[in-house]
Amino acid sequence: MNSQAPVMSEQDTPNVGQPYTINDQACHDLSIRVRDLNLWYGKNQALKNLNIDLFQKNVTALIGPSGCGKSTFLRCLNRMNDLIPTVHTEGLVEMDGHDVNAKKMDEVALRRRVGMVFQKPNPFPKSIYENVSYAPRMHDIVSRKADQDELVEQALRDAGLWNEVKDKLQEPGTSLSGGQQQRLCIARAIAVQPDVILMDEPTSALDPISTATIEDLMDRLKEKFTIVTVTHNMQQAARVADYTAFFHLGEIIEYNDTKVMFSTPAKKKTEDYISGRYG
Ligand SMILES: Nc1ncnc2c1ncn2[C@@H]1O[C@H](COP(=O)(O)OP(=O)(O)OP(=O)(O)O)[C@@H](O)[C@H]1O
Repeated sequence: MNSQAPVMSEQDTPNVGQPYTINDQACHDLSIRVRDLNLWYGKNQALKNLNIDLFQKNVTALIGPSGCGKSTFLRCLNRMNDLIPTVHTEGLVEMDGHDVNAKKMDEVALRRRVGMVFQKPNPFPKSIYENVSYAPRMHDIVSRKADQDELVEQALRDAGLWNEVKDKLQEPGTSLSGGQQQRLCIARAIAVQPDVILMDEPTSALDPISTATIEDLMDRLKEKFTIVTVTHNMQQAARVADYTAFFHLGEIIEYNDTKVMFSTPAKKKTEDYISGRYG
């Protein structure tokens, strides 16, 4: 967590009054820049004029009541919404200065740079080793067996799973406990050396001990990766996130340093939500 509390800034905003950036550039580099993002499922508008800057090597939590657009927004960052035929998107999503929706953007390359971890652990029906080594082989990151072994070990170490699985790498990923399976999915995501990891409620299917393990892991992973996570758990956002964005009915109501948002929310709606008055 940053010791300096950043100041909300509305400079340069095309939509004055909508907070989206934090005047914290001296501390952090920009990873993802979103401007005037709108998304419709058919005629139903799910995201409304979103503007937000997400910072490198930080954890940003997306919070808000059910159906407010958190997962939809997350999927805009790796173009997973493209897989839904009724979706229509307008606006800009830039990653390290590149428009992710540009025609020349290679979707496979994008998904290599932006890994994703889902609510329910979903290892492939393959060995623990194969779960981690498959994507790096597909992306030609490694080919020699010795390099694969090294990469698998490193990813499993980074995911905090190596000591638990090093003697059973050929056993099925599905033989692990739920919490271990989720860490295997994290190892699989980081094995291709992404810049960003998207997590959609990564602990909601896990017990409290496995949840705490993943939260500790997020704290370590942010040394290497930018993490954007959706959570319904307010305490989790307060524990793991450097920054938090509060969504409501498809809009970003407030975005700030997590400590600042949780101690002195600027908007009444945010205060009501984080104090459990609705949602
Ligand atoms: N595949 C889809 N087709 C049509 N509408 C969808 C689809 N996915 C989501 N929606 C709609 O978009 C809106 C935002 O949904 P989304 O799942 O992004 O919200 P959320 O904040 O992640 O919700 P939750 O916290 O319950 O997961 C909702 O009205 C939802 O019904």
